[in-house]
Amino acid sequence: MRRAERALIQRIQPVRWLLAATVGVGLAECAATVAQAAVFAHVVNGVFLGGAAKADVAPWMMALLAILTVRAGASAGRQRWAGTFARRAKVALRDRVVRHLLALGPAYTRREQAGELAMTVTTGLDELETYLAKYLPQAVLAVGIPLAILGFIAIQDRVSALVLAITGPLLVFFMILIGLSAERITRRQWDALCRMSAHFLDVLRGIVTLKVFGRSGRQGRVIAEMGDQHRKATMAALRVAFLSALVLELFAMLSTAFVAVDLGIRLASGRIPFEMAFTVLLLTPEFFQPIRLLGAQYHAGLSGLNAAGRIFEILDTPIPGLADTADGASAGAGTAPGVAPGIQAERGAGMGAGTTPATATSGAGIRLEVRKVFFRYPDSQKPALSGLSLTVRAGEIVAIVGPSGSGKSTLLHLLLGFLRPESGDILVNGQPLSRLSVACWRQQVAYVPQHPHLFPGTVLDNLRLADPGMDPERVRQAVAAVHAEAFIQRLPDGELTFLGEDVPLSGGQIQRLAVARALAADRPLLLMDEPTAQLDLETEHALQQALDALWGGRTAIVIAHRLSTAMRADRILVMDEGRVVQEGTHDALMGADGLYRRLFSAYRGEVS
Ligand SMILES: Nc1ncnc2c1ncn2[C@@H]1O[C@H](COP(=O)(O)OP(=O)(O)OP(=O)(O)O)[C@@H](O)[C@H]1O
Repeated sequence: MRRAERALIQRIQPVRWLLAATVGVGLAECAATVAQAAVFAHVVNGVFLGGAAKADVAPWMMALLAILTVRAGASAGRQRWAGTFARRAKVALRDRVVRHLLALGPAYTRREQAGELAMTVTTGLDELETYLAKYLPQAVLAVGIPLAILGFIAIQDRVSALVLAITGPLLVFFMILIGLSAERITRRQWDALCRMSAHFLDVLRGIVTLKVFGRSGRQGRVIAEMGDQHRKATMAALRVAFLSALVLELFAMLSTAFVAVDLGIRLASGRIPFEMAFTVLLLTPEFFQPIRLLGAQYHAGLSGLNAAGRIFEILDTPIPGLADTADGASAGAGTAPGVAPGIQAERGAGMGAGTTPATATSGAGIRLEVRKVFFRYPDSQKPALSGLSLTVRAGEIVAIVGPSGSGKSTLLHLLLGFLRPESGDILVNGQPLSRLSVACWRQQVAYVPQHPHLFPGTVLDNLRLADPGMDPERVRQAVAAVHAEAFIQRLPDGELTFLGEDVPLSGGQIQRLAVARALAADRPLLLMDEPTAQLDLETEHALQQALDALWGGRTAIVIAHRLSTAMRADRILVMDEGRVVQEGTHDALMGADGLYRRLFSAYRGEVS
């Protein structure tokens, strides 16, 4: 059994009973097959050789009818159970892998190719369903049924049993030989498909850049080449599938013929009774049938098994941030609008060992303390944060400035729980962040990323993302604060306009909606990665005023690429090389000869 297969069986533990039931029904079907052969041979023997009367064979015919009914019922039941088993296992695995991907968060998904992940979770799992429904139960039955039939034949006729005991394993040996090369080829086929999907998605995302630089034609050719590689791999897989079917059929046929000839010779010389010979002859094809079927299903399920390998790779990836199992389940639900929250760390809601229930905040707001935090990205030599320490008081608006790569976004990702410090502590109102339920913690935070994302849904759905039942007045205030009413009204259906793949909004309008969404969420901590980067000066000014008015008493950390944003903060922290190198108000920092003044001078030089 392969590694992916072993892992698969372990991970589908809750639905393993359905697999056992499928196999059980399959074995019952086998018993009916044996009984059918024996009864049929008895009837033929009685009618044609024994001269039995109608009345003598009538009970046997009834028995035969009953056996046929049982066999047909068992066959239908086996397929039904197998389908149910595969569907439930697939749904459970998809649920787990999607949850795990969400828990892995941006630190993982940004590293991987989105197209490949999407392929694995959609097509890959569908292929796995085929493997689970058709191949896996058949793999067990291909051992159980031939052994059971062999045992029965051995009781009847040792010579035929010996022939089957030699040819059966030979058939399996051929199957394994062909299977090994099929596995290699199918893996190549699956990899080619994933590469093509991932590349296609990348090209679609970067279509504007590719067109501007005149490279879209070249990328079209690359996709065509990838398509051709996939076609070649598919043809090779099909060739192996046909070859293996041919070899298995031929070998099973020859073995059956061999048994038949031997039975015929012995029958002619009177060394075996007719009834026994006929029973063995009827059962011989049934002996090979499960192995032949296994060979036929093998190719159908291999792609699914390849996808399973990738799925387990994802499931085995440790979560880089705080453990989170309640992302969708609890986040957003249950936070009553406007209620000043206290963070109740919940046992079992994604908390690590040693977590304790803790009230981390009170209505007084959120105080944050970052103590000597070190963090290094995997595969990176240089730490992104090296001994970062800072404090943000409850209700304070702090701006973080610093050169590109100084660790500002990394800090926000640590505060959001997407990453975990290598060493050092992050305290929320004195409680270590690592000991709080991450789902509860995220209910306290509103976040505006550097490149906000609008989800498929109406404008209103996007504004009420934190709580679909949000008070309409709160949404209206948030929209007014970012001066977004006018452009929303101009949309075809106003706030009910559906935003699909092709969002009919400018970068600045998307940013305004993202800020409004954060304001409407009404959470005690606001994290923003330069919210005004794409706003015109008038809207930026209005937004700053709105923030002052609406955000009174809330804690906010704002990464400021524009120094005009920094100037309005209560305090400015200047980061460089993963730590805070200066802090103070704008005037105090301008008075000192340091990085802030240099950044400010460069900024003034840029804008003048
Ligand atoms: N996913 C990642 N994997 C490896 N290294 C990373 C990753 N993300 C960021 N880094 C590195 O960590 C350091 C800090 O990056 P970070 O994005 O936090 O900087 P920043 O101050 O936000 O930059 P910017 O202002 O350009 O957005 C940089 O050296 C960056 O190259």
